[in-house]
Amino acid sequence: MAAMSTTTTGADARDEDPRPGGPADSPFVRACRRQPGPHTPVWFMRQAGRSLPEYRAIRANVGMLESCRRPDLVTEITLQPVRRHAVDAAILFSDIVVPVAAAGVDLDIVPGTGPVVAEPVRTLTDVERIRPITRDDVSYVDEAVRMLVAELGDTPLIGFAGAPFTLASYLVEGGPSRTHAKTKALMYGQPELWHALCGRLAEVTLAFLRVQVAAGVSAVQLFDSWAGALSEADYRRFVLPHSAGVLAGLADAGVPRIHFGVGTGELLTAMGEAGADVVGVDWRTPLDVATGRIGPDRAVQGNLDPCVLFAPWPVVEAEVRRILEQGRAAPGHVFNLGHGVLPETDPDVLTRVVALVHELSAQSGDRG
Ligand SMILES: Cc1c2[nH]c(c1CCC(=O)O)Cc1[nH]c(c(CCC(=O)O)c1C)Cc1[nH]c(c(CCC(=O)O)c1C)Cc1[nH]c(c(C)c1CCC(=O)O)C2
Repeated sequence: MAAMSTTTTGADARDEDPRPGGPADSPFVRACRRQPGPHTPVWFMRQAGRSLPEYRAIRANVGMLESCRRPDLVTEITLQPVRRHAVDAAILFSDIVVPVAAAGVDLDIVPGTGPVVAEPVRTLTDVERIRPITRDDVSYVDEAVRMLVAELGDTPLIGFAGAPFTLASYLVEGGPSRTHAKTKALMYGQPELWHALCGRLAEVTLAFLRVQVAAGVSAVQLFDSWAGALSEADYRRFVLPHSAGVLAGLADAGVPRIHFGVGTGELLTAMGEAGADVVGVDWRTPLDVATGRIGPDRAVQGNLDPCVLFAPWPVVEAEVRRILEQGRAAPGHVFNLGHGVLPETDPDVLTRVVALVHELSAQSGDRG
């Protein structure tokens, strides 16, 4: 089962000859590659986390960053939603700030708040203090991925990282921000410093993703969660080149690349151009409209509003049907939420959604 776990198979081997039924031939990877499959695959952003009582139990006395650095905990937490919901993919339990901390930035993840940075980035000296990382700086992630690939068998594991803009926002603001005002002030006022910062973050992100690919992940997702705060022109000028650099650096990795942000309806064309195989879409843009903007050569992922999971089941069911129907306009569709699972979500509803997506998409036969 763990045949691929320790290999660093090149692009050609993975592209041309996936083991039949193995993770590279799974419904999830096939949909990412715009190939037909037995059903529409489904997983949920933030599926590993606070909506699960078994997660809360394991995290009771362990800090967030510490839990991300313990391969045994990472493995267990990553597997919990796979066991419970029978999703088509696992996503590595980690956080977007893990590689930044490994690069020497003093930060913590504060419960209920998110990442908090001790000394926000203001100068070129601050940027230069963000060290390039190697496998040894994140050996716990390498180990966790290898353990997970062995445990998961035919279920693909998604690796991930934060994109330069979203990481830069935490580093410049010092924590979560609604307006990204300090970030934008630096971007507009000191464009050279901005590009130096994003260039360094792109390097760290690419190195981090390459460690995950070498350890055996079947796909990667680049989260640019807060890119939707930008106009398309500013996105193209200040952000796209850096994200495109990360995605291009993975072109020979042989695994599909997913690129996701929130509130990115106006950016979908540009985000597609950044070079991903799959573009994540939030709930604001119907998938057929999104496909019109992204074009026929990329798959889409999404896009159930996470708040719909609090509605009565018939409403959930109607929304799942609508999204599957609109997803048929795309050359490949991975069912997901439009953003992460909210902590108050009833996990049983997630399990029912997985079963419904599988049942409806297998019946319609359009993917198989
Ligand atoms: C912006 C961002 C972050 N982290 C992440 C993003 C991009 C995705 C998104 O847009 O949601 C990515 C992330 N963070 C986490 C995962 C795990 C894998 C998964 O299940 O998707 C992933 C993919 C664990 C986590 N990351 C965090 C938690 C909660 C910490 C805890 O359990 O105490 C988890 C499970 C903390 C975190 N980390 C971050 C925030 C804003 C927060 C606070 C959120 C909260 O407290 O509800 C930064």
